[in-house]
Amino acid sequence: MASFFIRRNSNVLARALTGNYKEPFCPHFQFKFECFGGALNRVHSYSRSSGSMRNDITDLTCPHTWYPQARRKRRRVFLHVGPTNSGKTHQALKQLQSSASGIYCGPLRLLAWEVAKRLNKANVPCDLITGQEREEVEGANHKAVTVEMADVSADYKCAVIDEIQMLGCTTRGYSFTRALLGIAADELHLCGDPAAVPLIQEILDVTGDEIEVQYYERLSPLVPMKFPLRSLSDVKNGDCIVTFSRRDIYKLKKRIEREGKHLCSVVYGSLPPETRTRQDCRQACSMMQVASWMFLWPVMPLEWVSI
Ligand SMILES: Nc1ncnc2c1ncn2[C@@H]1O[C@H](COP(=O)(O)OP(=O)(O)OP(=O)(O)O)[C@@H](O)[C@H]1O
Repeated sequence: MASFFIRRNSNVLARALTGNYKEPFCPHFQFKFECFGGALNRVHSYSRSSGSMRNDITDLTCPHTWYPQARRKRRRVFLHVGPTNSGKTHQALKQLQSSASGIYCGPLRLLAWEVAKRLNKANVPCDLITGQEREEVEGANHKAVTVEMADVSADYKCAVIDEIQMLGCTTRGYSFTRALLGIAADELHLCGDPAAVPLIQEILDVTGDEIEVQYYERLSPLVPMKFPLRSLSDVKNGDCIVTFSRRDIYKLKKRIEREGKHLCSVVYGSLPPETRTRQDCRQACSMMQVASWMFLWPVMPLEWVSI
């Protein structure tokens, strides 16, 4: 957007920057430029004005210094890495559960919802905070949140950031970086893909936190079938079928149920968490969109089926 604006107005901008912007000049642009210039001046003078203000807030090169509360701690960071379904999050959640206070940050509402449910069930009162809902539990010192909702002004004994490799995500990576740099916790558990280790180590070199990497192995094998499934009548109890669209999910469900041997559960991205967990996963067969297949292993230990 900014580059488009600058490209479209480069001549005008050049004149404006050299102070020669009085004549043929679009009033709309002039107004914007003056506002922008005014704002910059205000920010700059603000950043230079106060003796107590140590950071220049126009300097974006040292984001770790934006979180003094986290920097005052020497955090113990545990990096749990391994393939999916290897128990990384399970291990981190055990630490969270046994801590006096804590926060779980995940990329999805369903994950936050599952963690809140797990902690509350274990008599550890836990709030659920996502972009859509805020469920506060009396006496809670724990929070399960979607990563954008992480509170970096509070102090925690333990924090978990799940799917930390999403630091590299072009649209949501900033929230993971903010949580990684900003959460003020004595113990910080990061769960994710081993590919993220070098980047995280580099970031944490700057913050001066203590880091320990723990590698995990897959708990149950993921084995593709040697032969394609020839007919839907060969679908067995406990199988899971992954499709590419919601329409296909319902089409296949209908076809399988028409055979009369099985009932199907249905899971896909936009189903609310409550509805997803209400789906009876012990039924013959479950289906979900590829976009949501990451939920396959945590919730359903099913045999893999390819068509
Ligand atoms: N030691 C364990 N005892 C009992 N259940 C476990 C144990 N470790 C993992 N599980 C269960 O196995 C499932 C997968 O574990 P978990 O979610 O921790 O894996 P993960 O490696 O974090 O996977 P992902 O990368 O997909 O998030 C969960 O249902 C979890 O409760």
